[in-house]
Amino acid sequence: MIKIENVSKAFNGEQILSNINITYERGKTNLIIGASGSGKSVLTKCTVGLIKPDSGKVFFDDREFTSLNTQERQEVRTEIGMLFQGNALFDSLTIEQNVMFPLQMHSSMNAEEMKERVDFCLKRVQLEGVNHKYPAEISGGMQKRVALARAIAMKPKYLFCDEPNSGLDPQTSIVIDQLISEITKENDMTTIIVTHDMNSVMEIGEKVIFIHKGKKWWEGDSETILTTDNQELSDFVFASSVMKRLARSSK
Ligand SMILES: Nc1ncnc2c1ncn2[C@@H]1O[C@H](COP(=O)(O)OP(=O)(O)OP(=O)(O)O)[C@@H](O)[C@H]1O
Repeated sequence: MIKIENVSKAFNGEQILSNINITYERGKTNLIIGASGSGKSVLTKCTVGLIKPDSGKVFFDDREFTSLNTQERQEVRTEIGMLFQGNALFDSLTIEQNVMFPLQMHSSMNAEEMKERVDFCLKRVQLEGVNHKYPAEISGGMQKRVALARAIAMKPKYLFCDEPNSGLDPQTSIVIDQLISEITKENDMTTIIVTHDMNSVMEIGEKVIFIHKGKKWWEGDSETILTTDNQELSDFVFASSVMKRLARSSK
């Protein structure tokens, strides 16, 4: 569980986040949605400690991040897996070396244990036989799966995913969403996904947080979002005609 309590942040006198309170639940896919510039990235960076909020607290289970010493913070960081929007794979390393990278940096595993963990993670994301290829030699969807395998290599308690479906076709997006959702449940992780993808909201939106003008504007799930009477959320969600039709059929 990650709890955000009264977090606020301003840049150059402009209020970007105002008094945000959110509980991201363990074993669930928690989705953050909102228009461009609404403050989703700043909120995520405040959560993982990349930006210091002006006020408020962030708890990783019972640990309040800002009250921890350097070593304790480092420990929390090793419990966080990150899936970046552009995958952030190292082009000059093979798939196997990419997934092994966090283990080499942060674990005390020996070579054999690392190899075993890498093979397990690649198998879990349904990628086998690509260990010795380079990122440029596999498709975008496969690269995303490699990035997911790397994100879970250290058995994180918390998984942050930034736009996991950007640049992927709808079918591949569903595969990625389902993998993230299954892995979240299997490992009882607290997973946070920043997304613009309404398909993801409908597929895996167990908890959905709508950020608008730097505030938590609405909270619910994929069911309640379709019948919302919140005007701003409605304008955001039903900007696409497919979503409008889906809403009409669910009323
Ligand atoms: N380091 C910074 N210094 C000054 N302003 C910033 C900084 N980081 C973000 N902002 C501003 O904060 C606001 C919210 O930005 P943020 O990146 O959180 O939006 P977002 O909801 O993630 O948008 P997108 O969906 O396009 O990624 C924007 O107006 C942005 O210019």
